[in-house]
Amino acid sequence: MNVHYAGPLEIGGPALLIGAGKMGGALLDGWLARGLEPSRVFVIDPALPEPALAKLKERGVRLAPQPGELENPAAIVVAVKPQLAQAALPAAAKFAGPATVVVSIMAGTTLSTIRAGLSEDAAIVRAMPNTPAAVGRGVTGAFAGPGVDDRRRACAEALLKAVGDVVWVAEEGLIDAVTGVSGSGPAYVFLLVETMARAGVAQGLPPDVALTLARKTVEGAGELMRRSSEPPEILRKNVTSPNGTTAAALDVLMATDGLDPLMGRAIAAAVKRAKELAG
Ligand SMILES: NC(=O)C1=CN([C@@H]2O[C@H](COP(=O)(O)OP(=O)(O)OC[C@H]3O[C@@H](n4cnc5c(N)ncnc54)[C@H](OP(=O)(O)O)[C@@H]3O)[C@@H](O)[C@H]2O)C=CC1
Ligand SMILES: O=C(O)[C@@H]1CCC=N1
Repeated sequence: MNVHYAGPLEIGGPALLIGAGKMGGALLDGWLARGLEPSRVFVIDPALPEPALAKLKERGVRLAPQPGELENPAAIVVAVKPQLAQAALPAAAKFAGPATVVVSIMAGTTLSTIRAGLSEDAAIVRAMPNTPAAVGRGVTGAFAGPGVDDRRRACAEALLKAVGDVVWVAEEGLIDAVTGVSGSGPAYVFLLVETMARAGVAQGLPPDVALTLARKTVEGAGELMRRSSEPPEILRKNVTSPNGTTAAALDVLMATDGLDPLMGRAIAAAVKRAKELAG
């Protein structure tokens, strides 16, 4: 799946971002990079540090809108921590209009919680992006709640596609599984690099050499997978000579107590935590 753009990003009305931290900021960067008109982008984030505020002003983004200044936005993206949803949703409620789609990227926070903070008939998309969005290479899983018509869905999708691919899921509960696999997933990959580097040091490599080898291996394998039409299983088999070194390592990783059950437990823990965050 590749992202194609025929022209500048246009969503048919202004956009309001509530929370311009790591993920909200990455989304905002993607929108501006894709040509969304900065004067039609509003940001609410009360405690942004001065350099970040200055950068937003310099780019022409509008901060802390007052009622009257922003009416019936096409989209409101809520990107605060789940624990701060109750503090942030009143701002979304204040600005949402009849044409608005509210896109929440808050892990765990359910449609029913968001609706309670907005209105019962609010059109809400729950979305779960990931941090490679910062380089336009994210993947987002999204679920469209009741009242999200084709126009609103297209608007949400356009904003999310500005930072990578979008996959829609058919049930709200699956967003927790998306969170466990791809929302949190980049951290597992970075940990893999750290772990490989530590194992390399244990085998006698200097730490900087081990880290370079581990990091470049994951970067290169990711790029190979991206460019190849082969599934990961074939790419793995391409590395594995019969009775060779890779086979010896995979015997450990693919043992009954190897990576499968470990990753299964890790992702199940992430999904469980997402459900706990729902309250
Ligand atoms: N990081 C990730 O990999 C991913 C995160 N998410 C979700 O994205 C959301 C944000 O996460 P992340 O970007 O990491 O967090 P950050 O803390 O980096 O960003 C949240 C931002 O919202 C600001 N904020 C706090 N309260 C309010 C408020 N009432 N109104 C407006 N802005 C407010 C915060 O300010 P301050 O720092 O001053 O509190 C901060 O700048 C979370 O719900 C998370 O579940 C989803 C996918 C991936
Ligand atoms: O760790 C978290 O809760 C968030 C959601 C997915 C990635 N970061």
